[in-house]
Amino acid sequence: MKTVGLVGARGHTGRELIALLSRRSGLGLVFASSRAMAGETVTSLAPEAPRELRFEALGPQEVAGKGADAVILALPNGEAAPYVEAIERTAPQTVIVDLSADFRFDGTWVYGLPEIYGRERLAGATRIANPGCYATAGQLAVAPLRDRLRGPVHLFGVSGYSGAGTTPTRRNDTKLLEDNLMPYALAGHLHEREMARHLEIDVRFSPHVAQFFRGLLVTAQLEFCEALTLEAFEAAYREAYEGEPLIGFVQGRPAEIADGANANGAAIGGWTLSEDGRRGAVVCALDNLLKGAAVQAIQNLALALGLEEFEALA
Ligand SMILES: NC(=O)C1=CN([C@@H]2O[C@H](COP(=O)(O)OP(=O)(O)OC[C@H]3O[C@@H](n4cnc5c(N)ncnc54)[C@H](OP(=O)(O)O)[C@@H]3O)[C@@H](O)[C@H]2O)C=CC1
Ligand SMILES: CC(=O)N[C@@H](CCC(=O)OP(=O)(O)O)C(=O)O
Repeated sequence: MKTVGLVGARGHTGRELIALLSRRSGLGLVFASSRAMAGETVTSLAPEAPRELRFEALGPQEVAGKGADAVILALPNGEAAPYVEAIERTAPQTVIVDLSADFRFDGTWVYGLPEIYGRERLAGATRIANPGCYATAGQLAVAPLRDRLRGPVHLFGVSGYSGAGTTPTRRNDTKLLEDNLMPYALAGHLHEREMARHLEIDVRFSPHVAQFFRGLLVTAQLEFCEALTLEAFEAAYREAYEGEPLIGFVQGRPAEIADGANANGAAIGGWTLSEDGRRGAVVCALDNLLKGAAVQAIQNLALALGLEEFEALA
């Protein structure tokens, strides 16, 4: 049994991680940090949690001192560094999976999107940066054709408001979101930069948030160097993701929010071509809290620790 600590456990992704960890035979949650819920039983938030566990308000040094085999950081962006530094000092062999964006642009960390960037670098890794939710969907929607593209790819994204976390903002204000669709960060969104860096292509990303809680989709508009047939367009995805248990295909229509929400994997579909075959569109839907965050973190952790990647996921 490998021991796992969870920092930021009260959050939307933390809640999902507790449930996923409870279904893993080789991983045991041994501490869960939350300032707001310190002292309360973890089962009060997540019934699947180990019954004896209580939330603790743990600072960086206390987290490092716990000596867990792995620590998952599920903190807001900008908060991870003190925990990483404390672990580097006290227990550098600890596997860290960071769900925030803080280390996704740091080449000394492994960027964990196994279906695209492979599993070799994740085996035995101790520093893993977990991709963002839109970034996961957008990269899954583009990667199979990234060497056949002309010009920037245009990605339109819609996410449920759980994507904005539990800290109140306009983007998770259900009153403002009622009967509404909220565009935001329409140039230079962090995920735009993240996808451009890892796919090594030019990306234009337009995120929106809606009044449903979870799930997201990204519609990709692609221009090709050479015209494609519809068969070739679709075949590129089926070949790229052949044998991937968490990548499913929708036939006869574009993927929709309902195809991804609450699912562990991603759903891809809606391959559409312009008349001349020089432009195409495709949609990827997933759950921002699952394949967009917690499921992917568990995949990455399992690969780092040499455990079965898809136990209780596929
Ligand atoms: N939500 C999503 O769809 C996705 C989120 N992510 C990323 O994952 C991370 C977690 O996301 P999410 O669960 O939504 O975030 P939340 O805001 O829901 O949860 C983060 C938790 O961290 C704790 N926290 C906040 N600030 C601090 C701090 N300064 N020190 C210690 N603890 C703190 C809070 O709990 P308490 O106050 O009780 O300590 C809070 O509940 C973020 O970096 C996010 O960007 C990635 C992919 C998808
Ligand atoms: C609706 C909403 O606010 N969504 C978030 C997605 C956050 C996420 O995926 O996490 P990272 O910031 O760690 O990448 C956003 O667009 O910033």
